[in-house]
Amino acid sequence: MSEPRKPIIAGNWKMNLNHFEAILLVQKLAASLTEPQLTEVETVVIPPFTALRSVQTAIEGDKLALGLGAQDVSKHPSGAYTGEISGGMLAKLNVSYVLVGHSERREYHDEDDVLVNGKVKAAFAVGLTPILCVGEGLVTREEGTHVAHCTNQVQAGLAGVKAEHARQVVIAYEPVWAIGTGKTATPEDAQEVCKAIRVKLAELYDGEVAEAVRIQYGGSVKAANIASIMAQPDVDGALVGGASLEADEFASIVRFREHVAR
Ligand SMILES: O=C(CO)COP(=O)(O)O
Repeated sequence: MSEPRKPIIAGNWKMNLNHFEAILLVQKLAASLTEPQLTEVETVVIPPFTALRSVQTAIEGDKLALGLGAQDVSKHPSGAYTGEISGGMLAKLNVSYVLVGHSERREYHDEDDVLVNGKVKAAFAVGLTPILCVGEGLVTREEGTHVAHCTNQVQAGLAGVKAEHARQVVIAYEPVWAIGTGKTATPEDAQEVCKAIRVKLAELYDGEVAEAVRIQYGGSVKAANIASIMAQPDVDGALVGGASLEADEFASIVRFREHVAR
């Protein structure tokens, strides 16, 4: 029997909060959650680069059971790449996770599957865990090709990644039409794609890798809908945008086990 997958709830703060505001949010969040709540469900905050150092200091200073993630990583290890941030720099800040291929980077920064794959490899090369983001736009959803679209993105993102690394990856399924729109995919929609991703992982690697990988849902997650999303067998967590900027709301999402699924 494989180990049960530990739920992982991550707050992607996107381009919000300066480093002072970031510390305040982390302190409020820590005050709203007990240590067992924070460890039972792996809880990760993903601030902008400029707040990483302050948030890391707050987490370590107060010994908070919070994980730290970054929103992007360069595919290059170091050198003359103005504006880029390397995986090594992030690892030195005790960052554990890095978002790769978020739909906002694919859409507004022209990131394609080849670049996303380079970033996944750059993350693993320095011991960071990539959160590989996949998801379809509205047109693809309406055409009914969303499952193949997402599983193809997973395959491309993991091209050339060995099983020992692939089993550690976190995959975030975020339908683009549900991000920041208030439109959440139904729990069944989330399950359909998350399950197909697991089947694809079994094809690409094996059943053991497929069972180990944690798959998150993202897109207008809030306290009111988290329980029914987490009740799906192939959904192991959530990647939360807007609602992660409010300490009480995000804390309530982390405490999803106390909610009744609707
Ligand atoms: O993109 C997201 C998280 O990465 C989802 O954002 P919202 O929760 O604001 O819809």
